[in-house]
Amino acid sequence: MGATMLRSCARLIRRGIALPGQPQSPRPLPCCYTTPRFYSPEVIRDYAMPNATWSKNLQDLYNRYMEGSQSGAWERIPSYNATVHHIKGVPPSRTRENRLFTRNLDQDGVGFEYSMFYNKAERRMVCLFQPGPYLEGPPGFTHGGCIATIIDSTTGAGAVYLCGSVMTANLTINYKNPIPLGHVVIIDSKVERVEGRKVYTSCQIRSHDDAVLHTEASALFIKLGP
Ligand SMILES: CCCCCCCCCC(=O)SCCNC(=O)CCNC(=O)[C@H](O)C(C)(C)COP(=O)(O)OP(=O)(O)OC[C@H]1O[C@@H](n2cnc3c(N)ncnc32)[C@H](O)[C@@H]1OP(=O)(O)O
Repeated sequence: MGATMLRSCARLIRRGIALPGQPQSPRPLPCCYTTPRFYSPEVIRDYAMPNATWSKNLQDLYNRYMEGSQSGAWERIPSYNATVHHIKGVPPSRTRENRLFTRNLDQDGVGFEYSMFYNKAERRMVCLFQPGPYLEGPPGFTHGGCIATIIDSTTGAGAVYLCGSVMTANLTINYKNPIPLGHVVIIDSKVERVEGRKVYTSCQIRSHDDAVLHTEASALFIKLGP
């Protein structure tokens, strides 16, 4: 790596943009640095890594699953702000203005703050989720559409990791207890069965301490052709 490249990397780190394999700085990402020309395979932010807005509960859960990933049971899923970055094996790149819905804000902590872990043996995708203040529905609580979004994303990621490209055909949700903004919940999803192109998943959202069942859901994904 040349001296110019090293200087640019140091500048990026100071400005809060992580290089692959480096811890994420808590500093918000200024929008001038989220323009497509700025993204390259060498320099890209993984939003699924801890930042300063994470509560102790979220950080503790993340650490617990990271320990699980050391034993090989769980795999941490990186998360970028364009859908293409979610596809395993595809080098991160960003060539369009489009942004992934759940990663479209330039300020940490105000929207969808989450990290996913995959357990291949159990066909489970778990999402540790801390809804920020911009996700309000009823006063002080998370909007039901945001809950649907994070369920769709979690169950969908589980279906993708097992079966490749899919699209959501059906999503059924029972909202049982509201999710207070800022509270950490665990979205625990599982691929129940695969029948031809149909991938059936189930999902529960529980509070971080397992005391409250917030939501139950099921989703059907259809495998797409090559
Ligand atoms: C790490 C990566 C993370 C990624 C996370 C992604 C999460 C986000 C995912 C999304 O939000 S996707 C966006 C929302 N979904 C859509 O916009 C989908 C719109 N619908 C479609 O594009 C098509 O209807 C669809 C691709 C789902 C299916 O069309 P196809 O023409 O490919 O399939 P077809 O209609 O032939 O149906 C195939 C089988 O599925 C069945 N099927 C399709 N839709 C169904 C449905 N709604 N309910 C029950 N069964 C359904 C259908 O009966 C049939 O069963 P059989 O094989 O037994 O005959």
